[in-house]
Amino acid sequence: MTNPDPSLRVAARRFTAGLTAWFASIGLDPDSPALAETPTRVLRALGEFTAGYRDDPAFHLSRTFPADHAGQPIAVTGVPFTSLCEHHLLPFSGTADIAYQPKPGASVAGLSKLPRVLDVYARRLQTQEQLTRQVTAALDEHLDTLGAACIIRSEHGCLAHRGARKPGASMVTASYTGRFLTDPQARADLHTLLTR
Ligand SMILES: Nc1nc2c(ncn2[C@@H]2O[C@H](COP(=O)(O)OP(=O)(O)OP(=O)(O)O)[C@@H](O)[C@H]2O)c(=O)[nH]1
Ligand SMILES: [Zn+2]
Repeated sequence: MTNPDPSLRVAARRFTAGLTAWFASIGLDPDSPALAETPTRVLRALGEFTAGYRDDPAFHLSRTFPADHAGQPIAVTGVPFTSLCEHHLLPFSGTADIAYQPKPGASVAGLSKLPRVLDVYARRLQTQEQLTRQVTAALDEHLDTLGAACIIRSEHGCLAHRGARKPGASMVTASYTGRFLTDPQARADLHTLLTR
């Protein structure tokens, strides 16, 4: 497939040259049927993992509607995601609990929009801390909230399969804003809701 963007075409050519040189350096034949298309496939896969740079949470959260609520927390839990660590370009994947508390009477976002916002940021090169914080920042920026929360548990490929090699170990991160940050009781009530 021809890439229309000249700078992407140059990057793709250089990427292919680099990967080809590396294959050769470890004694592999870059032109073998097994590997000839591999640089293109890798680039395509990286394109999928970084599709979030071409997306914007504002787009997903601009569509809100009135709902009969009293300003209590709204959460979606166990949302699966996969991201790519910015240090090793290896995947980390797990689940996120995402919540926000709308101001009483404020319009709310559709249920699917919280996972969509997660994916806008997960499909970028990430650290888990940054991903967690970006989700709550987006909810606060684009919705009328009293606070937001995001708790992520994931397994990192770079920790599981190389380096320290600790498969099964999880990283857990949390970001709280607004009353979930300042009011311990609100945070405790939220945790009760999330674990129901
Ligand atoms: N805090 C944090 N660390 C991460 C994340 N993803 C990967 N890392 C860590 O980033 C660190 C990079 O450390 P370096 O010493 O620069 O790289 P390295 O030599 O490959 O490190 P090892 O993984 O210990 O072999 C490692 O400790 C990884 O476990 C993340 O989302 N958050
Ligand atoms: Zn890593």
